[in-house]
Amino acid sequence: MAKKRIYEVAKELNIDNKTVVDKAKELGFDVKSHMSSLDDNEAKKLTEVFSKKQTSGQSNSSKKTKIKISVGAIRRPKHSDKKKNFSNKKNDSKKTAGQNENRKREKNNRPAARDLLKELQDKQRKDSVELNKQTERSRMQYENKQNKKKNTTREENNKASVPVEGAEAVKARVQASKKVTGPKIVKLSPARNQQKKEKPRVRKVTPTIPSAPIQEQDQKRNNNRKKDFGKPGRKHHEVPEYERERSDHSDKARRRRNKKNKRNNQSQEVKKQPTQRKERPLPETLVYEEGMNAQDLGKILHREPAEIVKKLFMLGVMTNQNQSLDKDTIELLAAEYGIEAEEKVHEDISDIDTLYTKEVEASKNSKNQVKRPPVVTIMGHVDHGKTTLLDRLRHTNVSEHEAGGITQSIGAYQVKLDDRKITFLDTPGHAAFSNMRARGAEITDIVVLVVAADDGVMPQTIEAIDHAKSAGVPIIVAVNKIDKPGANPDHVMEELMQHGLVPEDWGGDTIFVKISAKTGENVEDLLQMILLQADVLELKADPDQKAIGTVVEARLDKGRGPVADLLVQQGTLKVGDPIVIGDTYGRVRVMTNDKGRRIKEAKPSTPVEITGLNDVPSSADKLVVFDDEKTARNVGEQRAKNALEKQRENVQHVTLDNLFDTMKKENMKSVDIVLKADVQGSVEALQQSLEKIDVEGVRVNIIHASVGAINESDVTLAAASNAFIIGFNVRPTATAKAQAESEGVDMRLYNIIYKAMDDVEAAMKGMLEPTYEEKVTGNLTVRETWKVSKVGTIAGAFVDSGYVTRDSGIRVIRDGIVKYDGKVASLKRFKDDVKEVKQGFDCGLTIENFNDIKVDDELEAYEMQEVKPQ
Ligand SMILES: Nc1nc2c(ncn2[C@@H]2O[C@H](COP(=O)(O)OP(=O)(O)OP(=O)(O)O)[C@@H](O)[C@H]2O)c(=O)[nH]1
Repeated sequence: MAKKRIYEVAKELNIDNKTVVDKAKELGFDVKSHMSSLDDNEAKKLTEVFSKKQTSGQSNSSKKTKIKISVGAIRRPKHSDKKKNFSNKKNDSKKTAGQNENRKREKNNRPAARDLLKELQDKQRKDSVELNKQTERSRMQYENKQNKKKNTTREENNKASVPVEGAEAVKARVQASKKVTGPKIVKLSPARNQQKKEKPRVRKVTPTIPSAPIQEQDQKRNNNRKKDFGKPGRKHHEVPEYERERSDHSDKARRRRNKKNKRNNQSQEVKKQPTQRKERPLPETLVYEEGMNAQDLGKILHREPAEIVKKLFMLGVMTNQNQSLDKDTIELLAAEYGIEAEEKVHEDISDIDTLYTKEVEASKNSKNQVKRPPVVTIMGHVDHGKTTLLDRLRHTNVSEHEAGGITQSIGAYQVKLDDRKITFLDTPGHAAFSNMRARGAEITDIVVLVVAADDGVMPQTIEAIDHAKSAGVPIIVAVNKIDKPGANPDHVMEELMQHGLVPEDWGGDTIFVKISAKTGENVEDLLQMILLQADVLELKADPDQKAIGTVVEARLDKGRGPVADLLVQQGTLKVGDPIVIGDTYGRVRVMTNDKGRRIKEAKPSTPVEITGLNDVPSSADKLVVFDDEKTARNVGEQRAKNALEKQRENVQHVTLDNLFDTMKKENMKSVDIVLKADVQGSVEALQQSLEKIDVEGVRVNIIHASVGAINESDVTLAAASNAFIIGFNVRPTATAKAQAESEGVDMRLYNIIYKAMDDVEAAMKGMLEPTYEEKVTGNLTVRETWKVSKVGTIAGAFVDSGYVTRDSGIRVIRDGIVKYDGKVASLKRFKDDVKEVKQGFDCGLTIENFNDIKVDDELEAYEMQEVKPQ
């Protein structure tokens, strides 16, 4: 059966393709476009329909043609031109004589054309509405897919997109990108759109990922399309299906939406954040430091600094965000917000005493407390048997129980009785006990007072009682030497009663044990009594907390360096712990117990010997463990520095004023002087003159003499040698001056040799009575000089510090050497004579009888002030 294409039928009937296609569809034929084929019957039927219409004078097709013409005829802005072009283009190839005739007819029949135009417009509007609905549906569908895909990684998308698009698509895009140089926006007219719809594009899906569901592939494709849409080099066929169905204006709307969506996606993260800052609640207490500004306070209060500034403004405090605020203002602000204010207390980590106390307090409140061995000190009068008792305990009880253990002399040791330990401090006597106490080390829990039964209570026995009592440490009396024939323990007990130590047997609360340190009789009873007393005292410690301890003894060992004997008091000290002891620091390198055995950790009340410190600590120094070595080092160094400063403060250096007294007090054989002068000649002359001075056998000893300004090394030398400095026609450098002041080194400056000699001699004789003292009032720098005849050289100088007056003495210093010492002749500001010029101002001055002033010379203004003799 012969088949005809629709466009052939349309050509035969001289009607446009669309009209024929529409009619064919109307008649129920299975057609899609002008290329669709019709069988004979269908073609015949279609021809008949149009023939009928044509014969009746007014065919639909001609109507349509007329409409098209009429669109061009009715000149409407914008659309009219497009439509005209569109119609012209469309009909260019089909212009026939018949059409021209129709056009002429149309001209004569305008009202009918207008009606048809209206009809067409209505239809188009309907189409457009329908199209918009369709577009919206597609968009929704697309966006849903997009949302689902959001979680898949870009990498996956890229991977997926390559096989889906296939090599052909990529190639096409590359070619297109070569052709198109700028962004190409594809506009589809409804008619062309329709055509596209009729001819669905066949896309090859590369079967490389058969496992991927078609839907998923589509979605990935869409993702990539959306990304690339509108970019240069994209071809029309890459436009997604739903987008191709859009009309002109919906296309524009879509682009706008796309653009907006893109923007939205980009700023999604930002937009998710609330645009309005949520006001966080105020803290309960404003913990502040003096000198904080509005910005600092804003951070603490969770408020904008501007708000703080505003609040302060309302309170009458004019400030900006960076201005430091005082304590009162900050507290006022806190009150305004209705919260408490609390000044932050700076914790000085170098204050290890506080850290130590903190740990002691922590252990008291700890739930992990366990029983700890008591720490015992043995006291008593000379020769009453303290050492003998300590030896007896150490050797009898220790070496017997600890087989092979050689008891070390580490300042303390432990003895065991019934599996319980007792720690004995190895330094007997109340002097050591009180010395430790005086330094804040209260490590003794129980005092054993040894009283010889054959000697009774002696002065040091009483002293020991007083020391123990003032420390609040319980006393156990060991009445010793009971083995001796003349021993009378009861007499001792009677005597002790007079000092408040009443035996339990006699109704008191003091434990008395009659022993013989020499024979060892009842020594075990003494130990049992100590343990009993310890139970009464409920001695406990927390082995889990940071270790603290106290140095019992310390020394420098040739091979091992600084060695410290410690008593661990709380916590557990471990090998490797970063520690600070007194002003020293380090890490526990080797830890040895009282038996000389290396141990890895030491529990409370354990005496140990440690190495690993940077210096030798002192006895009674406290041990604190830090978290890291760096902090321990910082703390240790800071403490050593502080200690040195303190030591310097306490050192009374020799000065001319105290020379006589010091000589007498310290029985000095020579007076040490550091000598500095302007030239070698002066140095030698002064040195010889000073060394000739001899006051009652005490001579001057010049420990250092040289040319030049007095520098820091001169001051250091003088400080270390307890000497004072004499400067002749020289000045100290600024740092040397500051150092001398801080270290208390006396520095005397002269410009006459005899004056220097007189002063030193008078000081040595104790006759130095300074009546005047020079006081430097200001320092100036010469910036310019002018030579004026009759006046001389005028110095244009700037007052760097202090002030200069018309009556000041003035010294010209060049390269640290005094060039001239005289008086100010005239002092001016601009052209006016002035009495005084202060720091920060320029002045013009002349010096009496001195004209050799040069630029960069330093001028020292001074006054002579009377000093009352002390
Ligand atoms: N018979 C006897 N003699 C003892 C006893 N205890 C100590 N002695 C002797 O007393 C003397 C002095 O003993 P030390 O232990 O040195 O006395 P101390 O209290 O340590 O003396 P200082 O170290 O000087 O304070 C020594 O000769 C001992 O042998 C004892 O229980 N019985």
